Amino acid sequence: MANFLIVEARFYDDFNDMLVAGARTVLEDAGHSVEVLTVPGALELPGAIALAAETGRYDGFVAIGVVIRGETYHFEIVAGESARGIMALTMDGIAIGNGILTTENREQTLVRADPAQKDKGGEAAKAALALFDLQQKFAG
Ligand SMILES: Nc1c(NC[C@H](O)[C@H](O)[C@H](O)CO)[nH]c(=O)[nH]c1=O
Ligand SMILES: CC(=O)[C@@H](O)COP(=O)(O)O
Repeated sequence: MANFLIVEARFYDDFNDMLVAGARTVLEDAGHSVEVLTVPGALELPGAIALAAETGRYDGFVAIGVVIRGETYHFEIVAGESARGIMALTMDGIAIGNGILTTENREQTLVRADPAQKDKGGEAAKAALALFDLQQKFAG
């Protein structure tokens, strides 16, 4: 059994509940333990994951968040920089699945957050498991 940490940017409670549930189901069905850590927004996700990874307590991570376009350029910053930060950590060998939705509106978000529909939280957990499995394969 491995230890996974779901790090969620809790900007939209309703969508986060669905995304976290989808990710948790995948990880627990695979026989792993799951903890959840909450940060304010997606821009805090890479830093929080980096801090948690330094503890050595976790074998993999799932980043969960929802970024919905508003009126300003801030959408591009939040969406792009959170993804860039997570990609940088992944390139450092940390097993992270990216479950940050970047959408135009609530309707698009719901379809992707709902485990009974596109289940992007579960998909992100599957990606984290895939990277974890690669780590095991290459370490052995
Ligand atoms: N607009 C959204 C944000 N914005 C907040 C930032 O992520 C960050 O917390 C703030 O700039 C302080 O550093 N975050 C989301 O997760 N989703 C959004 O739609
Ligand atoms: C993704 C965002 O930053 C967005 O929610 C902020 O909205 P706005 O650009 O209207 O300030």
